[in-house]
Amino acid sequence: MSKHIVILAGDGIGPEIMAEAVKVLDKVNQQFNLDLTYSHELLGGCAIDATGVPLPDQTLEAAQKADAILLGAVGGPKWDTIERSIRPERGLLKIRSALNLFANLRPAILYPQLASASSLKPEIVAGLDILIVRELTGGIYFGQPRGIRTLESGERQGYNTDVYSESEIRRIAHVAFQLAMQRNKKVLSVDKANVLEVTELWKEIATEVGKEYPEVQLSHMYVDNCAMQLVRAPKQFDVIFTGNLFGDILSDEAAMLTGSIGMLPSASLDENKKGMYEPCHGSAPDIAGKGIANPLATILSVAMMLRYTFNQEAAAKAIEDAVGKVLDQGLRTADIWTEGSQKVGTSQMGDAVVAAI
Ligand SMILES: NC(=O)C1=CN([C@@H]2O[C@H](COP(=O)(O)OP(=O)(O)OC[C@H]3O[C@@H](n4cnc5c(N)ncnc54)[C@H](O)[C@@H]3O)[C@@H](O)[C@H]2O)C=CC1
Ligand SMILES: CC(C)CC(=O)C(=O)O
Ligand SMILES: [Mg+2]
Repeated sequence: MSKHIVILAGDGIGPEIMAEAVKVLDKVNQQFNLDLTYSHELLGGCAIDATGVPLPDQTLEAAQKADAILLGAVGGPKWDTIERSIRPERGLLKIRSALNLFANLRPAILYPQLASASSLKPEIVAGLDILIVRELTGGIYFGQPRGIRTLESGERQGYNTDVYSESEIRRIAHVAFQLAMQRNKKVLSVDKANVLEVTELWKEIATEVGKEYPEVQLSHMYVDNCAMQLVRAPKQFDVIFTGNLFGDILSDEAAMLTGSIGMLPSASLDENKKGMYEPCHGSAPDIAGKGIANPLATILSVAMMLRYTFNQEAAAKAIEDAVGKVLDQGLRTADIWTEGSQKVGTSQMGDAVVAAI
């Protein structure tokens, strides 16, 4: 029976990178007889322009019915000053929450060909393979109350609430430990338990769940130290398990270890492995429309979709191998370009991956 994918290209470089991901999807769909169908819907700034809201009902309904969702990126300066509750990023948070996509997997893997593109010394990053497991539907991005209020003094005050319940921590902890069992059996739980009660509970529940996985070595680290260790000695880590805000920040930092944020894919999964797949980066307004964005994070997100939602390991692997082959050929978008390699644009990179599958 055919499976359906809803495609949300979004804003900025979103449509540019998505065009390349769809080329790759077309190729594997045909080559591996996957019987995948897809349709396009609006999310983010483009949806605001067309309908007045960042997540139209039609998009949400289509996403709910779909087997998987592929997203580009949303947001941009055009929508940064509109009423906060209907900004593009709120549409993204809303779809994550509505679909219960609580488990965000962000693998930071260094392709050996890109060791010299990393901002760190090659020996620090060679062989890097980290998986960040970020809680995605709770924490300070969703906590109430939130807002900007005016105090009696007339001064304005911004406030947010960081909140996690035991059950929210427990279910994502199980995801982290189960994934660690398939990897190097190490989980690092990242918190700020020396200051924040919400992460004191995080640490406590991580420890409790860890007892159910005696083969997995659990350790704990404060987030400030983790940020430092990621650039000092990143290969000490296997699975990094953390909340929504810390995971957002640490994954951008980890992206640079792999050469560029344009290399980092992600999967956001619910309890049943239905997922939304997207690059970790944003809509990159500074390079949008120039045809220079790196489409590989989105293409690698397609591979994650085939692996996690559709159980099509061979097709997923074919995409990942094809990315390796184009890097072997010396093709590089501007963000990963180094002396001696061949600079290509977004669509040339996509075409090269398709040709290598
Ligand atoms: N998942 C999403 O849709 C996300 C959306 N955003 C939104 O995106 C907009 C821009 O946010 P920024 O903080 O600038 O983050 P960003 O990730 O869009 O860009 C940060 C830097 O990385 C570069 N970059 C990002 N993706 C790239 C790619 N594929 N190839 C080459 N270079 C790439 C950009 O040119 C920029 O210099 C904002 O409106 C933000 O809210 C930000 C993060 C995630
Ligand atoms: C709107 C933001 C929460 C998106 C983001 O930065 C991310 O998920 O990495
Ligand atoms: Mg982010």
